[in-house]
Amino acid sequence: MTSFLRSILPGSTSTSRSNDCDEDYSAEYSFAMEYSGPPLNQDIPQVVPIDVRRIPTAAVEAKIGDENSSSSGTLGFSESRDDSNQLSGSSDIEDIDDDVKAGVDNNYGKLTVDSPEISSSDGVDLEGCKDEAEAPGLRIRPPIVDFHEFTQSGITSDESDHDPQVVFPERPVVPDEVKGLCHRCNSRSRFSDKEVCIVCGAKYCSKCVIRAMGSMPEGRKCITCIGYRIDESRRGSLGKTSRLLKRILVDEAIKHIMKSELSCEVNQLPPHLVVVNDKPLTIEELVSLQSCPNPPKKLRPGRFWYDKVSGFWGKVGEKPSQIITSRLTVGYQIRQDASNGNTKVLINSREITKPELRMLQVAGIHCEGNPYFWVTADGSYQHEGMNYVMGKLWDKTRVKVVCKALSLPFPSNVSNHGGEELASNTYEVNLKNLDRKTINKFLLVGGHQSGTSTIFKQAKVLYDVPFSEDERENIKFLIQRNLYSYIGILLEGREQFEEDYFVEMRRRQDIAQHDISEISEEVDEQNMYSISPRLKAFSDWLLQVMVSGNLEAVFPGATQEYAPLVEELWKNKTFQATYKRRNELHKLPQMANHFLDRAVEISRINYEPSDMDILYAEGITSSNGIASMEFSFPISSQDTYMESDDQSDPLLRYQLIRVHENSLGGNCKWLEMFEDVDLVMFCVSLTIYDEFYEDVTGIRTNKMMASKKLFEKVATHPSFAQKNFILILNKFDLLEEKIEQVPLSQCHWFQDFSPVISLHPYNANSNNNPPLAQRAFHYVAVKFRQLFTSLTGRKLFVAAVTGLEPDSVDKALRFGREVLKWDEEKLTFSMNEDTIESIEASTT
Ligand SMILES: Nc1nc2c(ncn2[C@@H]2O[C@H](COP(=O)(O)OP(=O)(O)OP(=O)(O)O)[C@@H](O)[C@H]2O)c(=O)[nH]1
Ligand SMILES: [Mg+2]
Repeated sequence: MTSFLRSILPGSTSTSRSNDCDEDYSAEYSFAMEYSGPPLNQDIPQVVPIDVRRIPTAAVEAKIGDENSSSSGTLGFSESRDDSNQLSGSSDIEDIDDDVKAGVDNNYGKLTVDSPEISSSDGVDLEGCKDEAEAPGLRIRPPIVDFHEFTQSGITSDESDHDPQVVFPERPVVPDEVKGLCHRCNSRSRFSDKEVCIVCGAKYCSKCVIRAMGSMPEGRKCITCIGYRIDESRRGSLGKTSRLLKRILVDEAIKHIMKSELSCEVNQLPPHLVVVNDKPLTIEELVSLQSCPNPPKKLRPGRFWYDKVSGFWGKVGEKPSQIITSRLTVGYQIRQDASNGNTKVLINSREITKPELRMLQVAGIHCEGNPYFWVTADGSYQHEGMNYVMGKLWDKTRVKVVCKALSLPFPSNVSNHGGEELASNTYEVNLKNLDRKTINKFLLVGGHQSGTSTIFKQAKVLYDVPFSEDERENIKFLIQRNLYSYIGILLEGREQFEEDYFVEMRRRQDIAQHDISEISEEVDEQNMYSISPRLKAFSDWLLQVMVSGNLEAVFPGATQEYAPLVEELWKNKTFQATYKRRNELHKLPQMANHFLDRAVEISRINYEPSDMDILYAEGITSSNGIASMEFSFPISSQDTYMESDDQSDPLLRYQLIRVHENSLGGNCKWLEMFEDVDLVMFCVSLTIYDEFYEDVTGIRTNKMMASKKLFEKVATHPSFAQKNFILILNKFDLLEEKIEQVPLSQCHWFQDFSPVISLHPYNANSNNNPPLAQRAFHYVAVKFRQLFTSLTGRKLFVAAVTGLEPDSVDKALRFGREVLKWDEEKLTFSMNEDTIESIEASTT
């Protein structure tokens, strides 16, 4: 074997192996070694590219041999092989020639060129061809083509609008009769990797793939499929290498194969299969579409709608998926029902969908009276027929957030709003777009105070997604406003402590039967909770503002004005005495300490929140309840489930969308806008089992029961009928404290939780007797899981999380990724209870 071949075939040796499939790969490549014709494209061995449109495809392999033999005369598998299945070159070729003839005889198609002469000395390994030819339903047939003269750019000169001709022939897909069977050697291994032909779908094991596919000049195709169009359902996998190839070839060779797969002409999208506004595209239109500054991503055959004015682009019957360059001359007029909208609101003559309507509402655009809008590429909108621009959609920050969350397109910076077009005559595929992977979407939703915003912010910090200037500014104001509410709670507490003090003194006084006047003097002297009139005035004012619910209206505007008072308050002994007793103030959230400790600094006008401050702040933004971020998982040692291939793939992108309960609308009707998410993460706080809220009619409801109700609504929402669900049981740290004081059975749904607690110190923390919080968590998880299964018939995944701990959130989100991966691979992964239990255990 040449050193070159050694370099591209990792671990290849010349040791012969026992069976047919175990042969050294060098045999497969020997034809390349002995080839001495014109230089091949790249450094790797390959079949010489030929114009497959000019010859019957069945003879492609033979043609390869033909051309090569004219240069060297020795092309072929020259190494002697003790392969009993090896067909002699001549008999193979005869077989195929017969097939071609049969194809012609049977009138399979119109053939306008003759088969090239095939010499019996052509030693190309046609074993694959033989297999293919003999496979049921796979008789090789000549292409249904006329052979035109092709221009340099690869476009036929007489291609016309009305002639949606099949330029490259199609080939029937191999029926996947027996799963896991290698198409060539018939060896069966259900779970071992296989390489799939992008044309016929035949699968090959690692031992057969090189023989069956040769040097892959058009990517991963059986040799007999070269020159045929790819199976469109496999377009998404073009250019994406596989584990199997990574195992058997070196990087350079893989790169070359992937590049050919993406860029060779026969693999390009057939224009007439792309229908825009009811009109099949011509090749020129497809070129102009794909080479415009902002082309449709991952364009596949299908029916699309295109709004030429705004640049909105989408699949027929669906909401817009992208904003492409406007004013392209493709397709007819857009139809009103193009996106199947039912809102009675029109944008550029198209009835918009509900998510779009929601986006307009968030943008503050009034949609009462079913208006017709005219929206241009730069986002300027106006009522149809009126010469007055009301504003610009894309300038509103809120719109960007909402678009992300509702999976609506938002113009990218690179898009050309003016609609200018770059002239291009090349039929080049935008490799970058083809290479881009889809985003996996996680929807994070939960009841009040469940911790969704904490988890969302934690994810931002974890995955290095910076908080934008706007977010920082918003959160800064939020923190400052919250600070005043915490101070208000302390001041209210101070009043209470002062009152308690008087009551206590009076009680003692009564007991001692002392003179009243004497006592009050004594009390005044000793009451450490009394404050100066100046601070008392501030306290009264603040409490009044809080009671009237106007805190938001006053702060952060008044922050600067009151900052000196906060400083004064902090130095005040009375206030400090109250602060020491803050644990008795139940209204004060636990997180308040984080800010109160630095109250003076935070109340200053030039305060800049740190990431920790942002994490601990209550809320994400002060405005709407939808937040969205995109991220990738960095490689992590905690990544216990994933294979190394996936860990290092930076293209795997995820989107985390957090929605507040308040934004879901009555009966969670807005949930339907998230129908395209891949995973729903429902968040429940583990600490609410003994907490109640009172509605306006005075009816008390247990918060856990309220969460359960919300969970039922989300789980049974029609938009999520087939979605994966993870239950995030959050605030595990707080449960550990609380469960020791308050029994879980405070919530009547958990009445039958009665763990036997071992008092023996040795047993207390053993595996057989896990801590109480752990058992409570498992119990709650089982309750929700049973509920979910009874409602949906599906499995619920559960994770215990402490939102304030980065590792915990990281694990939960990686668990989400893993759930999606299981789903994707459709493994027959019957997760038994033990498996789930162990996952839960590892997430706690
Ligand atoms: N100790 C502890 N506190 C948490 C945890 N998760 C969230 N919190 C706190 O619980 C409070 C509520 O959390 P949020 O993230 O604001 O909850 P939410 O889902 O956004 O709910 P709303 O505040 O109603 O919007 C905040 O004060 C958080 O800091 C946790 O795991 N442990
Ligand atoms: Mg919150």
